[in-house]
Amino acid sequence: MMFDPTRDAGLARLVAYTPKMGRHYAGNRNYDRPGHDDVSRLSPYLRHRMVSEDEVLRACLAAHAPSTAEKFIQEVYWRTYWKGWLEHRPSVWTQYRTGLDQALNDVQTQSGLRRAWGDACAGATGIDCFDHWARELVETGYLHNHARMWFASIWIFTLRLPWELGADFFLRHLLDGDPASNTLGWRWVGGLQTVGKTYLARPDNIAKYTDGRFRPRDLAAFAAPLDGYPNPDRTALPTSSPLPKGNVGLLVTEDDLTPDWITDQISVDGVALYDGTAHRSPLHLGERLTSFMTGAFDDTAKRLGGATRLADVAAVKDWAAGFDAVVMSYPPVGGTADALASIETHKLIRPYDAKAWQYATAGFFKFKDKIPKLLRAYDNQLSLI
Ligand SMILES: Cc1cc2nc3c(=O)[nH]c(=O)nc-3n(C[C@H](O)[C@H](O)[C@H](O)COP(=O)(O)OP(=O)(O)OC[C@H]3O[C@@H](n4cnc5c(N)ncnc54)[C@H](O)[C@@H]3O)c2cc1C
Repeated sequence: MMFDPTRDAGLARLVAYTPKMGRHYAGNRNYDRPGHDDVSRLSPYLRHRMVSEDEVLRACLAAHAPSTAEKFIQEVYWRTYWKGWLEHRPSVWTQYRTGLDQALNDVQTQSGLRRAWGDACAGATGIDCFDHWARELVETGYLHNHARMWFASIWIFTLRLPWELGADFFLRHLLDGDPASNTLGWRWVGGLQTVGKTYLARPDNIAKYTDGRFRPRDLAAFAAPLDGYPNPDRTALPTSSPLPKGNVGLLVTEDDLTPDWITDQISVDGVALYDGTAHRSPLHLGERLTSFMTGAFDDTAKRLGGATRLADVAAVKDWAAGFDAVVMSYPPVGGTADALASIETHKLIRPYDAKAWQYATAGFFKFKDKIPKLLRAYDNQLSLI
């Protein structure tokens, strides 16, 4: 299974999958089947906004009634919800990174942990489904949602490895590796996100949804919630900066590789690309991921008609100094936002995010009630960007 790192490839996948967004998705989305044709596999494109949620929702609603495509639409909004939830509580990302540093220190000093972690990442645990998914992740940069849930559950409750090491393994290899969906997905499995509620991988569930390819034995039979910090109080959401004046540079990062919605509002005097993917992990990233991102940035440069490539944060600072102001798409909570924190920029939030994030205050079910209201913007196919 290959992911061509271009916007055109993402749009082609969107066109090809649109007929399946209704009943087909609802009936088949939980099956982890070779090739993964039953799900959209749009996430690497959505994660980097090579294709936007807005484009996906418009295509979906042009082909299906909202009621028929309800499940698919809800899944698209899960990404939005997780991002909004983390924007309300950015310290959860910082806690994850602190916990990861601690776990990586423990790996250095505890040889048993180091061996178990190495075996899990190499797909050498002896649990056939888990080993299959570990290798699939490294080889393709993708895992089905159900496989991510089973994998995280086995990692935490059967192998009893620190969850932060598993989340980091995902972020080093997933082409869609996302600070919000990943951190909060792992926390959800471990019982930290929805307090007291864990996800237990069950052999009969794995057998059913892998069409009998796997029926693991000796998985943990109980999943006691992990100890952790309580969810922090909400902080204020970020707001969009005003449009800058004067000589303006546009900075593009991997968080938004289609910045046309910014250049539609303001003319810029220079464009630069900064690939902050390496900030996803303190360790080296997998080859599939780095080559996908190199291709995605090449494609972006081509689409923008050329751009300066900036190798590191110092280069971003030097480049920014040549303008009166720098404008960029708001970088959501995560490694790139952390890395660029000391550089003054005008950060514009996509209207799609601004409209939805305000509702990501508590659980998804409360957020879900707002989806019909958010979808009303599409009644006359108005773009939210
Ligand atoms: C432990 C764990 C870690 C995860 N880590 C990531 C991650 O790093 N990056 C990431 O993008 N997703 C992550 N997910 C969510 C989900 O697994 C993927 O978004 C989905 O599998 C992508 O495949 P798809 O595009 O074929 O999805 P489809 O089923 O076709 O869904 C369509 C779109 O809806 C969104 N979506 C679907 N399910 C979810 C979900 N559960 N949470 C958030 N958005 C969803 C995605 O944008 C996806 O492209 C994680 C889930 C778990 C349980």
